[in-house]
Amino acid sequence: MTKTVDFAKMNGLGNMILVVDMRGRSDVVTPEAAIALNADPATRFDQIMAIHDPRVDGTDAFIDILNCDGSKAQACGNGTRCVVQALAAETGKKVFTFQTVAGILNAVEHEDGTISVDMGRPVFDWNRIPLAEEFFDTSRIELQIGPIDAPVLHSPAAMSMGNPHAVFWVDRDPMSFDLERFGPLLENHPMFPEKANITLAQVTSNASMTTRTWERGAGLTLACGSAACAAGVSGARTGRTGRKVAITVASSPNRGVLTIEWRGDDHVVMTGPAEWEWSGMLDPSTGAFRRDDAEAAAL
Ligand SMILES: N[C@@H](CCC[C@H](N)C(=O)O)C(=O)O
Repeated sequence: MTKTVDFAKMNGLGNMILVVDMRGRSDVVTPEAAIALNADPATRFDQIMAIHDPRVDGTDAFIDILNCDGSKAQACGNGTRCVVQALAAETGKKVFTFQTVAGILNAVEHEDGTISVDMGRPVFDWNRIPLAEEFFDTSRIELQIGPIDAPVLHSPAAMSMGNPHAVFWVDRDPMSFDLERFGPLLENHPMFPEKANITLAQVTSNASMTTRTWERGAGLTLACGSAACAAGVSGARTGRTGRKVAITVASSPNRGVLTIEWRGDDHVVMTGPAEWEWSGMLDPSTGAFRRDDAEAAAL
C-alpha cells in the first residue's frame, strides 16, 4: 500500500472540505491526521470526506466523514456536493449513490454545475435525535440561553438529518448574534447527549430564510448543508414556510443560497454549488501533505 493518496481542497458555499480518495485501501484517515491538517492554515477545513470502496451493491462509494476536531459526523451536505463534483470530473458520470453511516444518499450533478443531494428523511423522535429529555413535540423544545426572563435564544426546533440539529428562530439578521459565544454552550448543552449543530434562522418569506450555523465538532463555519436542510424542514414543520425554501447562508461568501425541498415522499433534497480549489497528495495516517502546485508543503 502506498503511503500517500490523492486529495482535493474544495468548498461548498465556503464550508471548507477536504475530499480524500481512499479507494483501493483498507486504512482510514485518522483523527490524528485530521487534527494535523486542520492546524495547518493551508489545509484548514471543516470536514474531511473520505471516499472508500463501496460496501453494498448499487452504491458508488462509502463516505466516511470527519470533523476538524477528529470526531466523526454522520452527514455533511456541502461535503457530499464536493464529492459529487470530484467524482463527476473524474468519471464523467452525473448520477451517484453513496453509503454513509446514516444511510444511502442519491445525488446528481445538473447541466449548470449545481448539485442536488437527496439527504434522506428527517428524524423527529426525541430519542433518535437524540435529546436527553422526552419531548412529544420536538418542533419546539424547552431550551433557552440568556437571562431567564429575557432569553437571547429560546425554544428551538430539534431534529436529525442523520446528525443532530437545533434551529433557533430569530427576528433579525443571524450575523448580528454572538454565535461564537452561544454556539459552544448550546453545542455542548446537556440536552444534546451527542452534542448538536446549532443554527440561527430568520424567516424572510414563505419561501425563503437566512441562516448561520455553529457546527458540532467544527465551530463557526461559513456554511452547513445539513443545517440548511434542518432549517428548511423545521420552517415547514412549524408552519413558518412552505416545503421548498431558498436558504441564504448569511456567513458564506456573497451570502450564497441553497435550495431545500422537503418532498412529498418525506425526503429532503438540497441543491447548491461546489468549488474545487487545489489538489495534492496526502498521508492519511499523519496528515502530511504535498500540493500539486508550486506552493507545495514537503511530505
Ligand atoms: N458541514 C456539514 C455538516 C458537518 C457535520 C457536523 N459538524 C456534525 O458533526 O454533525 C454540512 O454541510 O452538512
